[in-house]
Amino acid sequence: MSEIILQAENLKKVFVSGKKEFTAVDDVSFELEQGECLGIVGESGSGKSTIAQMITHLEPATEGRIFLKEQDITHARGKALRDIYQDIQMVFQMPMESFDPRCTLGDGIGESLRNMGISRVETRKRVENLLEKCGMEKEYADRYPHQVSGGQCQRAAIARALAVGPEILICDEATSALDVTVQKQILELLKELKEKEELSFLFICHDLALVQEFCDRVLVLYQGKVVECGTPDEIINHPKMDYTKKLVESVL
Ligand SMILES: Nc1ncnc2c1ncn2[C@@H]1O[C@H](COP(=O)(O)OP(=O)(O)OP(=O)(O)O)[C@@H](O)[C@H]1O
Repeated sequence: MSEIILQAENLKKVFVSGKKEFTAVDDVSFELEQGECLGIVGESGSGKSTIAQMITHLEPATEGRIFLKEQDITHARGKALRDIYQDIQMVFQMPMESFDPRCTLGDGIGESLRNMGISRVETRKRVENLLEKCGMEKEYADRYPHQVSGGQCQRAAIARALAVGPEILICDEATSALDVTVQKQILELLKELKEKEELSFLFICHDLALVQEFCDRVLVLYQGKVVECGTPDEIINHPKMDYTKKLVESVL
């Protein structure tokens, strides 16, 4: 068995607004093995993005613990948190929105490298390599986000995520805003990176066909809880729970 790279233990998220409380994630536990791709599926509002946000500390967990390579990172701050971002990076649904429209893609991709004190010349070299790794010509470094297609912008967003050499990529509906052909191309790129860069993935996606193609295991969420976990074949072709059956019927 491979090493466990990421572990969530009894994660819970309660959002409080005034006197109202809403439990978005309830007692969610999972393990991600090195080199594995774990899919997270469930209807809209089931808590998928909130899990990703807790893992990446964009939202604090109300309860539970998160371990990165056996280290408890649940309450990491400051330098410890910056170190986590060397290991875990995210790719979001709307690539255009995640780049500053006033900066070139090259500036965006190289930002974290510059922040690490890497020289302008070396950063440029690495940015060009990253773009090429993600299937784009190096000249795209000088383009602005509005000067590229959605698919190219998502490739640039993946290049930016890879800049710090992460071990885990969390893709939150990373292909959902793209048309079907481009979705396939991005999925091919992610597959290639999984092999070549030995990346592990949390793959949040409502498209079960893509999940089936890319993931090794799948968690099914319903109202913040894990209702089923198995291989894509088990989940899609032999679902045990009624909710999973309905989910599969509704999207396939
Ligand atoms: N900051 C917040 N404050 C209050 N409620 C929130 C907040 N963020 C998310 N929620 C609620 O938590 C629930 C889970 O949201 P989440 O975005 O995790 O779902 P999801 O499964 O990713 O949905 P989708 O597929 O539509 O993106 C939703 O009911 C949402 O309205």
